[in-house]
Amino acid sequence: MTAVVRTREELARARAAAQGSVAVVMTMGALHEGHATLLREARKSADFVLATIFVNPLQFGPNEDLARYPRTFDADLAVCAAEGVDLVFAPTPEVMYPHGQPQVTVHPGPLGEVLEGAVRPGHFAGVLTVVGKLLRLTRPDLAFFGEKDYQQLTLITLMVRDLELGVEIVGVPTVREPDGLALSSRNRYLSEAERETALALSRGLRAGAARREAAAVLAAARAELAGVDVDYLALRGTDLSEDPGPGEARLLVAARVGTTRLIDNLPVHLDTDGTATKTEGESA
Ligand SMILES: Nc1ncnc2c1ncn2[C@@H]1O[C@H](COP(=O)(O)OP(=O)(O)OP(=O)(O)O)[C@@H](O)[C@H]1O
Ligand SMILES: CC(C)(CO)[C@@H](O)C(=O)[O-]
Ligand code: BAL
Repeated sequence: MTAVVRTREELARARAAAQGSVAVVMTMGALHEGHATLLREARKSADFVLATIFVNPLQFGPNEDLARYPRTFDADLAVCAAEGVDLVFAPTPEVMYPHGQPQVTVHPGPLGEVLEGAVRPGHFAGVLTVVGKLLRLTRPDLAFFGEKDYQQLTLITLMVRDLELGVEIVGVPTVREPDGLALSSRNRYLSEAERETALALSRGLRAGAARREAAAVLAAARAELAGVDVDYLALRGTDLSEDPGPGEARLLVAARVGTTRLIDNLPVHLDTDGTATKTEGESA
């Protein structure tokens, strides 16, 4: 049975009653198979699985999609029940931010200013602040996050390390549609034609990942991305450092399809040093 709590007091009571190891999966709702996979991994790894559903206003810019972000609570609850979630914490903004806009937030450091952070100023301070609060409120042993949001996963891992938050962060590979499109709550904004266009992201990443020399990786990806409005295409180290390779690296893309902004990434293996490779299209 999946219990639902909405206040801090209810959460504290339910959390105190939880037996054994606890895993948390944090979401903004509009759950899909990507979220279900995170819940399944959590279920395999812990005695008690806690999911949070909260569309966090603090991580949205003034011109972003906070108002139109999909809210599908009943369907989300059905997904949680099907995946054997023990407890759902679904607070309102007033419960999460009882004093209004927080005065003190988590500063993500230099990695928060590039890639997604360059296009979405303040985004990662908003993410890390709410993740820090949710970790404190839920006190898990393990917390699961998707590689789809690779920079977010990297920053959360760094926050937990640097602030000694004492939780194990587990990354889960991106779940895709059979045609390659990375599952995302924002996919539901896409018309049929836009969905077709959006396939350029995963096609571009796959074409890039098939090459082993940095310039060739970027050229192959760029060729597939011609039909979309690219925010950035970047080849980075697995820790998102600017000196990828030789060895494992990460190819990341963000692009707009109509009014919808999508992100995706894939691992790449480089035979050569890619240090000289510039991020393309990233705003200053
Ligand atoms: N396709 C996916 N595969 C694996 N994990 C995913 C996938 N999509 C989202 N997640 C993970 O689920 C968690 C909650 O993400 P969120 O609720 O923002 O969903 P989302 O689909 O990424 O939404 P959005 O469209 O807003 O980016 C995050 O850790 C995120 O990385
Ligand atoms: C981690 C998160 C739940 C924080 O609001 C959000 O950024 C998300 O859904 O990826
Ligand atoms: N999936 C990351 C949350 C966001 O885009 O705001």
